[in-house]
Amino acid sequence: MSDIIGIHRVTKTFGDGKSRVTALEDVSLTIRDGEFVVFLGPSGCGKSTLLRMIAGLSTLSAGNIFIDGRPVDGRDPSVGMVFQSYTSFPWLTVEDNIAFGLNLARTDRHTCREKVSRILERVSLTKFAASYPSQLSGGMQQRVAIARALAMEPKILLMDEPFGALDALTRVEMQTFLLDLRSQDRKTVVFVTHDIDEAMLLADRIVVFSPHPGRVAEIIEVDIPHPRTIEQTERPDFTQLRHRLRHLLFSMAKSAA
Ligand SMILES: Nc1ncnc2c1ncn2[C@@H]1O[C@H](COP(=O)(O)OP(=O)(O)OP(=O)(O)O)[C@@H](O)[C@H]1O
Repeated sequence: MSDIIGIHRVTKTFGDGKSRVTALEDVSLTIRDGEFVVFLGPSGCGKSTLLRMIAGLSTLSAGNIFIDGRPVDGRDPSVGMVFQSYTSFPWLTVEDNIAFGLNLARTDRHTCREKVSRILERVSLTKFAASYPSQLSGGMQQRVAIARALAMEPKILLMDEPFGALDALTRVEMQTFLLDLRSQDRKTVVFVTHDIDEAMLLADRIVVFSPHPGRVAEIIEVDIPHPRTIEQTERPDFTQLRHRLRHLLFSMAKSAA
């Protein structure tokens, strides 16, 4: 697998003087094409900040980020983003939400309609094409957000705690949905969470961040074969990994206290 995202010695500070916060310090990391990487860590360790910098939504204080060998310089059409909050336009139907970016990119009507109907099928929302987001459950609204991102055919999908606002059952359903979706096309995904089980279920590699300032504490390969299911999380290898990650996060919290 070739490298698709290169993060070299990245530091990010916010504010000046006494209010200066170093969100990330000297972070380096390489993400391979087709890899599913999860950023895991306690609140405030800079996971979202790093994701936003990869997306070109936030500037770097020092260091470089490359996508496909090119330095990130603003929004890149090869990068799609899904956030925790439901980001669909409430005044547009599901299909118009999905078509929104395609229309902005002046995609012709026939291609647009074809793409939207294919994506609606992929996210199992064909029956809800004419519904408005407020008529859908939280999980369905997040599927609309994912569909909107997928419509632009990004090479990289950045997901910032996309299931963080969902109830436990819907969250598991969405994790399974994302695993299925990803088995169809091996897009590069960078996914932020503070949920250990979510990280283990989804990731090829887990990057554990430590806080104040945010640094890479450890990078863990998840060697558990695909297809993964929620039932597998009771397996001994999952249990062992869960213990290791818990220990790592708790020891960081203790030393920060
Ligand atoms: N726009 C901003 N202005 C000032 N400080 C900020 C800004 N954005 C983030 N920070 C600070 O940078 C640090 C890292 O924040 P960030 O949101 O990236 O962490 P996180 O690991 O994603 O946390 P969470 O899981 O709670 O979202 C925090 O101390 C936060 O207060």
